[in-house]
Amino acid sequence: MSGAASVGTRREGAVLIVTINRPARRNAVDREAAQALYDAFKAFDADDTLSVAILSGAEGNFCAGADLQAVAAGKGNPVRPEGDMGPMGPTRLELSKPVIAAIEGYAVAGGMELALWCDLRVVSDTARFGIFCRRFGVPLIDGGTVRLPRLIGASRATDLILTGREVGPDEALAIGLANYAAPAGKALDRALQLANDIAAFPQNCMRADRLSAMRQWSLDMETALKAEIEGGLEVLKSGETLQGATAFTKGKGRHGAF
Ligand SMILES: C/C=C/C(=O)SCCNC(=O)CCNC(=O)[C@H](O)C(C)(C)COP(=O)(O)OP(=O)(O)OC[C@H]1O[C@@H](n2cnc3c(N)ncnc32)[C@H](O)[C@@H]1OP(=O)(O)O
Repeated sequence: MSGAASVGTRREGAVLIVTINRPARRNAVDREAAQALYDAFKAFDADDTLSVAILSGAEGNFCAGADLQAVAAGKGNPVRPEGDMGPMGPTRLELSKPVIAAIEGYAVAGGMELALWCDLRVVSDTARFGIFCRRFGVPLIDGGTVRLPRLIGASRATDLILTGREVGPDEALAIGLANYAAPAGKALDRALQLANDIAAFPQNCMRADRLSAMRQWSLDMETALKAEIEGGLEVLKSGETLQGATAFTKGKGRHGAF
């Protein structure tokens, strides 16, 4: 592991693993950790040798949200409406590449918002989500009220936001809050497998489709369809499509061209 003590980074081929490392506080994120998370994902996006990132937490928990001990001491995470840094760090960054959350244990409050910011969520048997900050008067300011209804629908999101109740892995999978299941202790392994599969695809095409899918949330239909074809044209121009189609005609497998 390299990087600041509260956040570690490790490479595995084209995959970057980012780990929140404050286990004594259930990986709650203070100012330093928020900055380190933001810096790690900015660097990931700028590094052409990396294709997919994984966000995880040390020692059996994903993240217990913002560091409430720091908040109580008047040293809470900066809250700035402008710019692309959220109080938890990267939650307002629009990356050009996907991030997968590998979730063991608690992913609550701001920790749940970090998970919602990720493209996909792998949950182990121990995973627990919840808007636990409901109890402490801390608002959702890392995208939770925006992303949760879009991911699981308004009715379910309203329930979770109003009640702050705990959600286990079975329910998370059933309502689309999580995408993949893993046995306890194996979320990172499953996320790594998934990341390697995604990293093996033609990258221009995958990134263009991902970005178009993400952006349609905020666009009207006509603008979204125009943006989709503009992004697709760039992929066609890159030569990736011709390379893939040629590989197909030569009987190569789905990853054969790359
Ligand atoms: C925009 C973002 C907003 C926010 O995120 S606001 C923060 C909201 N966070 C929460 O509401 C979660 C608060 N934490 C909890 O509810 C519980 O913890 C857990 C359910 C996550 C875990 O429970 P258990 O496994 O029983 O552990 P434990 O004994 O409560 O905690 C172990 C140590 O971790 C510290 N800790 C846990 N969460 C936080 C936190 N969010 N900020 C600072 N410290 C935290 C505790 O205080 C304690 O520490 P010690 O061992 O010194 O007593």
